[in-house]
Amino acid sequence: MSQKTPRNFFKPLAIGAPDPMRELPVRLERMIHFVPPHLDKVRAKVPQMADQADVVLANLEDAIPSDAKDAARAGAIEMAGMVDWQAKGTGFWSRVNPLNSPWFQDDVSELVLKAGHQLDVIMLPKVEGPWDIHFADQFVAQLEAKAGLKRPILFHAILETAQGMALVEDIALASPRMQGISLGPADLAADRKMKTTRVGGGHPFYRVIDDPNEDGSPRANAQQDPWHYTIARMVDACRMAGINAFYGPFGDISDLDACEQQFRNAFLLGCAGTWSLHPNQIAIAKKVFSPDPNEVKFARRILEAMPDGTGVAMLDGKMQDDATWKQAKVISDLADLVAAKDPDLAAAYSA
Ligand SMILES: CC(C)(COP(=O)(O)OP(=O)(O)OC[C@H]1O[C@@H](n2cnc3c(N)ncnc32)[C@H](O)[C@@H]1OP(=O)(O)O)[C@@H](O)C(=O)NCCC(=O)NCCSC(=O)C[C@](C)(O)C(=O)O
Ligand SMILES: [Mg+2]
Repeated sequence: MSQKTPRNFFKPLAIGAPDPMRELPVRLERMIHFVPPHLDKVRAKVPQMADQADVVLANLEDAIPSDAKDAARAGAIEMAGMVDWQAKGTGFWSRVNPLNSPWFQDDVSELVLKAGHQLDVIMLPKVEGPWDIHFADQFVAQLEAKAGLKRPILFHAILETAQGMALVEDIALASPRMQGISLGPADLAADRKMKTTRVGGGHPFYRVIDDPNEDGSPRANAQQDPWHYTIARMVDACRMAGINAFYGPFGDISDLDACEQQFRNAFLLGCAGTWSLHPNQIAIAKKVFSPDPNEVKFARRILEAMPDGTGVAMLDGKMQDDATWKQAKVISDLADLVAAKDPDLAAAYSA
């Protein structure tokens, strides 16, 4: 047997560690805003970021130079104390260095021991399989016990290798600490030997072309989404495990339209949120990952038309039944979550 028994799955992994969560906290996580914590100027803006983003993340991994890893870790711990995260309702996460790096142990132990009360989620990069989650799980449990934490820290894995992709279901199910998974399109592209230098989004060469025209006129063709399979598979793995899927980074900071489209495709396929690398991506994520007011109104009409969620009804010529009731509930529940945080959208949803 390679799995834990059902009873043992939810037992703490260290004496004195908090009980693992059986259900994830219901939180709005439309965007995970990445902050480089070693930069004093950017760190100073953390309270401002906490007002705007649903989640603020102290990034310790890629994009932090190797000679700034200690400064970034110290900056992350400072960030933990800069905001009363729980009172504000903004998530505080950190992306640590990978398990095979010389920084992982210090990253995790300092974060848990010095900032564990504030830290909601540790983001683990380059996760290859469930064994990576199991190792980190045990290590964090020991540290939680030492720090006297009452609330368990959750894990978020990044899908960045072909092996991680092949084992995404096992990763999603590896521990009750699993909160979600994000796509890491740059590392994943490199590991798969995809021929692109872009971080997410489409590619001008990845297209579908119409059949030849009889008159020899130019054939219509259109760009396709090279991430469709990956995102859809990640969503299935996550939702099977009762956790959330997230898009990830969109690297062309200057192309706001393409960023919005990539985020929207991920939203429609089931993702709960995305990353923002630059302040201008926060507003895009907010727009895309908050349901459209007209969709919300229609969803609520479906719920009203079938109060007990069964039967069949017609709305504007469209058939509604038990299944569309569930679709409507997804949108309506998300709208409630958004409305609780955003008075403008609350007004738009109830108008
Ligand atoms: C892209 C960069 C260099 C452009 O930074 P910039 O300074 O050139 O941009 P700017 O437009 O000139 O900045 C305007 C203002 O915004 C500020 N600013 C700018 N960014 C932020 C930020 N994030 N948070 C808060 N403030 C920010 C910046 O400091 C400036 O402030 P100022 O007007 O007062 O001077 C910068 O935005 C940045 O460092 N972003 C984070 C990058 C990052 O975390 N990358 C790693 C995640 S993606 C990844 O790892 C891949 C993955 C998953 O692993 C895989 O696919 O494999
Ligand atoms: Mg990466």
